[in-house]
Amino acid sequence: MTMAADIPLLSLASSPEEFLKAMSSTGFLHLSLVDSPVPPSAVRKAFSTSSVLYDEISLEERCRFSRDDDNNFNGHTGVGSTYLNREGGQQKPDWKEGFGYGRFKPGQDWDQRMPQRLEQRRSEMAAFADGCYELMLLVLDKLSLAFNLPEDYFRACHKHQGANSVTLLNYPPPPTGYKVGEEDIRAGAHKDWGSVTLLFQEDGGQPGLEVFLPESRQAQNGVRLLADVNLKEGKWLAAPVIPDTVLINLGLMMEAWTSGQCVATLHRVVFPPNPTPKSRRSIAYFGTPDPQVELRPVAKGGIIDSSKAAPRVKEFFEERLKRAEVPKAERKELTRESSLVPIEASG
Ligand SMILES: O=C(O)CCC(=O)C(=O)O
Ligand SMILES: [Fe+2]
Repeated sequence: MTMAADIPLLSLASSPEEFLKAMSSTGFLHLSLVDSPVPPSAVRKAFSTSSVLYDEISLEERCRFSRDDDNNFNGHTGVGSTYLNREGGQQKPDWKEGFGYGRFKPGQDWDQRMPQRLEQRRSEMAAFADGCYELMLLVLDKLSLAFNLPEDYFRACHKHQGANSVTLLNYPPPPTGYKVGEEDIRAGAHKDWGSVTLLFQEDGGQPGLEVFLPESRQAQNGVRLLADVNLKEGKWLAAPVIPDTVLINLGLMMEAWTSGQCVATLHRVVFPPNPTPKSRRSIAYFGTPDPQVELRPVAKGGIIDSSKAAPRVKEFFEERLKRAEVPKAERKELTRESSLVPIEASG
């Protein structure tokens, strides 16, 4: 199919080989949403929910639904609470807010507590998560076929829908009069952790997502973010926003699972060169295999390496979280609209 810069544009009619080619080179692809389980109209509705959350509900109220207080890791994370590139020495926290929803324990329902205005949209939000889950499974089927595995090989390891989640992302503009410096970043360079991520960019919204294209790459299969990447050798590619498509990329678990053949690509979100007083919005769907799945490396030809013990998803996730989580006491989380002020670099 056609190319948009270095990120190919595919559809669900594209072949498994085309999916694998994209996922083992750039590690990102644009997928047409026409005739998919997440039609463009569903994405527009999801962005309108995001607008209710971030434009009509106050920051103070959003903060009352903190991820820290939710058993399932759903809920709000404020500007200043995360450093996505902590391992790379990120000095200032991500200038980003998120609201995660959709996770629940096996055998239970999604019963997350939400602000009243979102409560009114609960079924619509659930329908969006359902569509994303279906779409992710279709992408996994393509990868299974590309590896000459049974078509449902990866799908069958994603039976528990509650392991996956939607995150409504909001990147507020920099404070008035504040000059964005080199250390300021909306989302620090990172790789996603799970299997498949769907990343919806807002039609006509602010760009800012950049994908790192290294000059060369060594297969790796661990939890480390920057183990195989030398940021001095390669280039950052600005991902274009293409209407009615979703960006698809893979996380570290998929890289480990495919013996490094599929790549979890480093990406980040930067401020525009001339910041406008508008927020940037995006929506991510983070796919994660079932917690007990063993990430036994598979290779092309359908060969599964059972010679060594493979980490389980649960262990992999916990190890990753340990490296990323910032203790609450160390966070510079902004919890009041009036405190959206520049954040000092940590010393
Ligand atoms: O907002 C975006 O476009 C990227 C977000 C992202 O990479 C993430 O949340 O993992
Ligand atoms: Fe990401």
